[in-house]
Amino acid sequence: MLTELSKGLELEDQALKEAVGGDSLNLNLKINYYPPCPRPDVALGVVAHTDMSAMTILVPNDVPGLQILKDDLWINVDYVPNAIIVHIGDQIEILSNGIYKSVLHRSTVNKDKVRMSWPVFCSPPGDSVIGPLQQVVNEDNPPKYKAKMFKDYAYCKINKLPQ
Ligand SMILES: O=C(O)CCC(=O)C(=O)O
Ligand SMILES: [Fe+2]
Repeated sequence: MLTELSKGLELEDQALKEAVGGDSLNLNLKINYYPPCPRPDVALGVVAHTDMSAMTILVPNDVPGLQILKDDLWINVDYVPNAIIVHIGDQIEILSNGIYKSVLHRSTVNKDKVRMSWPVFCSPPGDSVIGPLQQVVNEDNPPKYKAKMFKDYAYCKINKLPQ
């Protein structure tokens, strides 16, 4: 996937993989458990956010609930048996200088059924410096993001500090 995303930026095949740490990419599995909720009309499972990872690979159970924001509308992500869901995260947005967008998403809850999801966050090592790749910036497209270590980005995101 990173090869194809690199090609989409007209970069060498390995460019994004190397930028996110190559074989040192960190994979963190989180398990989300959303119990049935009597008022799904007023509650959310996870509030709207983007993932701070480079990419997220998510396996849901068969209870739909994930939504993504597209053209200012919340779109339901259908459950497709045996399919995985892949999110672009903040680090790919930064490396591409905003050409790829970190997807804004949230999850709803179900009145009767337990919903579960298993996202794997694929993130650079903490001391990797992530900023717009020099090949995608020029005079007409100046860097839109600061370059900083991933661990500092994560600290600011978790603590809701400006980046
Ligand atoms: O449960 C889901 O489908 C999404 C969960 C999520 O966005 C997250 O854990 O970051
Ligand atoms: Fe997420």
